[in-house]
Parts: sequence; C-alpha cells; structure tokens
Amino acid sequence: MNSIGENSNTSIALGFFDGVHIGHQTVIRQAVELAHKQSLVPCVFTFTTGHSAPTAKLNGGAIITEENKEAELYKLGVEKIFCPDFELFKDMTGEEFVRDMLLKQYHAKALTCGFDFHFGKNARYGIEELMQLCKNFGIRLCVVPAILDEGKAISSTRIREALRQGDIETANRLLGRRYGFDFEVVQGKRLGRTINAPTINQHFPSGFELPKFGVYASFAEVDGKLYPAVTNIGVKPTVKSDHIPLAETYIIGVNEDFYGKRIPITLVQFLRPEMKYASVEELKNSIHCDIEKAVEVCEVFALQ
Ligand SMILES: Cc1cc2nc3c(=O)[nH]c(=O)nc-3n(C[C@H](O)[C@H](O)[C@H](O)COP(=O)(O)O)c2cc1C
Ligand SMILES: Nc1ncnc2c1ncn2[C@@H]1O[C@H](COP(=O)(O)OP(=O)(O)OP(=O)(O)O)[C@@H](O)[C@H]1O
Repeated sequence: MNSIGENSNTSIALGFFDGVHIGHQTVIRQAVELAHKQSLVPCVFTFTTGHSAPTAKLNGGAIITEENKEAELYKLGVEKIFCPDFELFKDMTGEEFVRDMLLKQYHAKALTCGFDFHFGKNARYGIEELMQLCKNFGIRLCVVPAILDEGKAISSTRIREALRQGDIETANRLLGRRYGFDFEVVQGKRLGRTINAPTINQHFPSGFELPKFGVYASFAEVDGKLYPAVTNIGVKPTVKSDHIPLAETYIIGVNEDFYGKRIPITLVQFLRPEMKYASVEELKNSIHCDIEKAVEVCEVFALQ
C-alpha cells in the first residue's frame, strides 16, 4: 500500500459491501476495470458503523468480519480501502460528500456504484443527483444494473434472511462462495472428548448475524487443507453450560490442539435444528448420526 501516493487519482467503488456478495463483486470488478483502463488506483469506499449507522443497515448483524471483508476486496484487485466512520460524513449534503470527500480527500476520477446507491444526509440523494454531481466535477460515473438471483436483486439483507433460516445453499449462492467465519478457537468444557466428539469452540462477536441454531455439514481449513467437519451453532440446551451462542465444530479425521488459533470454517448444508435431549447419552447418539451424515454431504461438496 505504501507505493500508492497520497495524491494518486482513484477509481472508487461505493457502498457498505457487507458480505461482498455477487452484486458487490460486480460493482467492485467494474471499478477495478475502470482503474486499469484509465491508470487510476482501484479503491473501495466503505465505512465503519461504530458510533452510528444508516437506518437501512440497522436490520441485522454483520455477515463478514471487517478483516475478512478487506481480504475479499483485495482479492478482487482493490488496492486501497477508504473506511471512515459513518459519523464523519452522515450529515453531509450530496455535494459535500462528492466534492469534499470523494474528490478532494480521495482524488476520485471515476466512481462506480449499484443501481440503488444512496448517499448524503438521510440517504436523500440517489443516482440522478450523483450523475449531476459527477458531471459538475468532471468525474466519470458507472452505475451497475441490479444483479439478480431468482428475479430479485441480490442483497446483504437477503443473505441475512437465508442465514436466519438455515438456508445455507441460498446464502452461499448469493455470496458466490461458501459462508464462513474464522474466529479464534476458545476453550470449552472439555465434555466433547468424553463423548468421542472433541470440538473447536468459536464465539460470534457482538453485532454478527447468527445462522439458524442447529447442526451443519461444514469444512474446516487446517494448515491450508480442507477437512470435512460438522458444526453445531447454538447454546447447547442439553448441557446448559452456556447461554452465549457459539459455533462448535468437530473436524473429522483431525485431533490436534487448536486453542488460540483462527480456524476457517465454512458451512455447506443445514442438517437439523439444535435440540434439548433428555440425556447426554441421547445427545451423543445424535452427534454420531450427524457425523455420518456430514461425511456423506462433505463428500459430495468436496467434488464441487
Ligand atoms: C455435531 C454436534 C451436534 C450437537 N448438537 C447439539 C444439540 O442438538 N443439542 C445440544 O444441547 N448440544 C449439541 N451439541 C453441543 C454439545 O452439547 C457439546 O459439543 C458438548 O456438550 C461438548 O461441549 P464442550 O466443547 O464445552 O466440552 C452438538 C455438538 C456437535 C459437535
Ligand atoms: N444486486 C446488486 N446489483 C448491483 N449492485 C448492487 C447489488 N447489491 C448491491 N449493489 C451495490 O453495491 C454497493 C454496496 O451495496 P450495499 O452494501 O449498500 O447494499 P446491499 O448489498 O443491497 O445491502 P443491504 O441489503 O444491507 O441494503 C452499492 O453501490 C449498491 O448499489
């Protein structure tokens, strides 16, 4: 990043980009392509929502961590990410946002956004205003039409809804990759090993969207290699040891100490809801069925 001068002219993709789904990827690729054509630095303008957030973004938790979002953006060819706090620009007029922020601070020569992009105080300004402002300030504007799935625009909101319903197939299709997380592995009660299913435990940070509680066929990445796995997301009502939801994954065929590591887990199929069993013995039997099912499912997904 140091090679990019403070005053380099930029091509900027605009949006929040939670999840970096297929619609976002199209917008970002377009900004990167424009940058290459016009010798500009390919950039993304996104923002943090620490102190305040746009009303439209208050309908759910994050799909991806900030760190993983950045990694996905860089994979698409982005070289610089502008990420101010929403608070800093939320009261700007459309003109102030384009002139003072995008043009003067970030040296925008080209902007790319989606069909429904809104900006400025109370998200009052849309594509029409942006076109006019870009014309006034000599900035090239590219507006990407809606990228659809099943006839409806792909959105972070749709992905959150799919996750809440345990509909991992839809979430993964809209994301254009497998949904997952790589939170640090923390210590559990160590009961798992006594029921022949030692698990890695990962807590969801606050503000993160939780997938439906239940058991999923999954994959775990260990030292760059993918292993079939089975993940329970929930509060373990049978053992009542926790009220804080967490993800517990039994990695099939691996038995190592993962404490403190960041193990990437991706979900591929919902197997069953989390249940409160009458005994640990019943839970144990159920977990062994889950493992068998997960092995079958992962075999199919490993070929894809
Ligand atoms: C595949 C799988 C399915 C699970 N399903 C349930 C469940 O339906 N209900 C439940 O209370 N706990 C469930 N658990 C969580 C277990 O209760 C938990 O793994 C066990 O208590 C060990 O916890 P520990 O890691 O704190 O030692 C499941 C765990 C796994 C790995
Ligand atoms: N399906 C899509 N097709 C084309 N552009 C899109 C699509 N979804 C989002 N965009 C554009 O990508 C940028 C970032 O989108 P943003 O994160 O604000 O919206 P979103 O994915 O629709 O999320 P939400 O559901 O939270 O509104 C914006 O410029 C937006 O217009």
